[in-house]
Amino acid sequence: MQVRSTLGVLPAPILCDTPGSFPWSVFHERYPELIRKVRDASAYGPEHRARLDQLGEQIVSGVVGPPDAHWHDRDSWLRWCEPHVGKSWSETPFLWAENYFFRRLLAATGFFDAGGMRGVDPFGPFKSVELASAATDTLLTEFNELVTHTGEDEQAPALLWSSLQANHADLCFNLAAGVPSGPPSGTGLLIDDGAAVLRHLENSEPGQIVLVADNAARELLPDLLLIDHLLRRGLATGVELYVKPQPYFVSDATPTDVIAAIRRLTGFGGPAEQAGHRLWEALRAGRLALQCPDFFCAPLHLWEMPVELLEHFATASLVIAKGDLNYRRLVGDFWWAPTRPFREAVGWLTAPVVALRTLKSDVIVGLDPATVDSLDQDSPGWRCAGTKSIIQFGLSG
Ligand SMILES: O=P(O)(O)OC[C@@]1(O)O[C@H](CO)[C@@H](O)[C@@H]1O
Repeated sequence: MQVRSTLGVLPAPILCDTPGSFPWSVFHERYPELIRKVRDASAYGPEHRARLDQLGEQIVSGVVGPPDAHWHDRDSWLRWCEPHVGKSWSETPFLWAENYFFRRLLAATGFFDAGGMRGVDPFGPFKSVELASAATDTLLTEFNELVTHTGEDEQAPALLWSSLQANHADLCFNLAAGVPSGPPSGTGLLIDDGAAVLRHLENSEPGQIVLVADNAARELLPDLLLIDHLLRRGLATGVELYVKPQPYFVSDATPTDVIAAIRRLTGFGGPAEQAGHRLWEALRAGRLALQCPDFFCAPLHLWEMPVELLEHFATASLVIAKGDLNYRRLVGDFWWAPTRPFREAVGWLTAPVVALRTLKSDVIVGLDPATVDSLDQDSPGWRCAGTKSIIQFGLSG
């Protein structure tokens, strides 16, 4: 596949080096605070706590070290770390640094070690609280009301919108930054290609839809309800749900989180319960396939995925990319002009693609110049504040 040629000349990567910038604040404020929360959320012994503290110090004032000798994925990380070892964390590209940070955090908590913390999700306590929360009850009650009072044909726009809004439920953003959780305001939708997405699904032969998931619990539930709708209405012959093979970016969904979310549905009653049972059956029948390739925790852009996976994505009738991090990986974590056409930015992927994203970092493409000017003037920090969102659709590469 000729991916590289479709990308053109890449602009400067977004780095962590400028005090006051968003990436700088992530490494100097958000992640140190996150480490403190993780440290207290589980019963880590002195060794794990010391390692977490050390990581907290390193990211603020230390240099990037190589992967540890015993890591099972050391060879890959040696390759990915090679340009950065010995530099201060601030000098490294933001996307790379965040990925390495989360890999090191798992190492610090003993996630891959033989001891008692093996396989214990350091973010599990936060995800569980959210899944059991009253806010989740409200979300499912709203779903039940939607299904009870709305015809099947009219449910799709609401379910798409709900899946978008749910991207606000990002524990990485909310936990550490102390931002109150809740959907972006109604005026925050900068691009709304929702109708074009649904037209595409209704007017083309149903095929396999790929949904690249983002967060667990309160974001994953609407994603699952959307998937159920697509399958039930025959808008997809099957859905592949891509989640992370290991805990990542605090609340990113893993297979365990998918099962927990479906159980939450089946335990709720009403249409949500029925949807939960259908999803369970779809998993059993293979119409819903759960995928978690290691690539999804690599510090890479989506066009760098293994060629077989890329070829597979190219056959999808629609690729749905959820959330901010997936957007950064989809269009590239670079200082693109915000007016760069979205279709051009995703030209490496020869399948229709829609990004459902609350803006929580600097990258954005596909805006018109007047919108950019007015946002720059009237809404300082709009790219990272979590108050704007997009449904951005590109028909083909
Ligand atoms: O991908 P998501 O869950 O929508 O957002 C992830 C996020 O909160 O983490 C990163 C900063 O740490 C940014 O990509 C973004 O702000």
